[in-house]
Amino acid sequence: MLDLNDVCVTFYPNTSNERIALDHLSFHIDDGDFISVLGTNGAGKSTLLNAISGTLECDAGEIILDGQDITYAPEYKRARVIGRLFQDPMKGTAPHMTIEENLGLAYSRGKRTTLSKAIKKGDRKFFLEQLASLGLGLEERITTNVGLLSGGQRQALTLLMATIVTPKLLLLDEHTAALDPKTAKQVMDITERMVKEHHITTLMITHNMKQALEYGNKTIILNEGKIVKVLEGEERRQTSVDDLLNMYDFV
Ligand SMILES: Nc1ncnc2c1ncn2[C@@H]1O[C@H](COP(=O)(O)OP(=O)(O)OP(=O)(O)O)[C@@H](O)[C@H]1O
Repeated sequence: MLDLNDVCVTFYPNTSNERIALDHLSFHIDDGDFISVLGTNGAGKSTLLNAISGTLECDAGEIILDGQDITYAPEYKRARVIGRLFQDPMKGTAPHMTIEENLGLAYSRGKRTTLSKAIKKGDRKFFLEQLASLGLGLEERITTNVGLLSGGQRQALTLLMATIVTPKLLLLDEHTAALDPKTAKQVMDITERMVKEHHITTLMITHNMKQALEYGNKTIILNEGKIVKVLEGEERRQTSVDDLLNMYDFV
């Protein structure tokens, strides 16, 4: 589904500030995999998602998505098939536009359209159903400006926007880290439901080890720009948070 072959990213090469962020990283991701990504600060997790989404260009290597070489595809083209969420709930939505307008834009992703054309008559019913499925009462607030929503409501809406046209790949960059524990759990449960329902291949960065083991089917640990551990199947099921902490001691 997604193949990373020998991907390298170095910041400020050949200077005293040189930082190797991805070091000949190779990895294969199967269709429908939901992978949690762990690693210490500076391990290269965000750089990995930036390289996949096209926010930054790799220095070497290739990225193949669904059989297509996207290594040098511009970010806006990848955004048609790759959904992304960030830690900051303010990212990914237009705060001065209503919930309906934001959903309209997301729904028309990849099509040439103006906003007025983006929301068609039948769409409102669909948006209301989708919002109701989040279980946060947002269907009652479809004409509210998104800037007035709480962080959790906004992340749930951003998730809906990222998946309303099913993406090939969903990239989650600590998307619950800024939320209180109860809201974080709510957003994680919505995430899991959407990913399962639409069979979306997903990569999720987290520093929460419990979350890393609880959600998804694989966990990878990055260190110094390399994948140093892949946990799956029985080994993953038998792994505790303490075991994970010990693995961090190794790296
Ligand atoms: N835009 C940049 N310019 C220079 N160096 C960068 C840049 N982005 C990342 N780096 C460096 O690349 C390395 C990997 O950073 P990255 O942000 O990918 O790590 P991370 O695992 O996501 O860390 P964190 O958990 O702190 O978010 C680090 O050494 C970082 O300082």
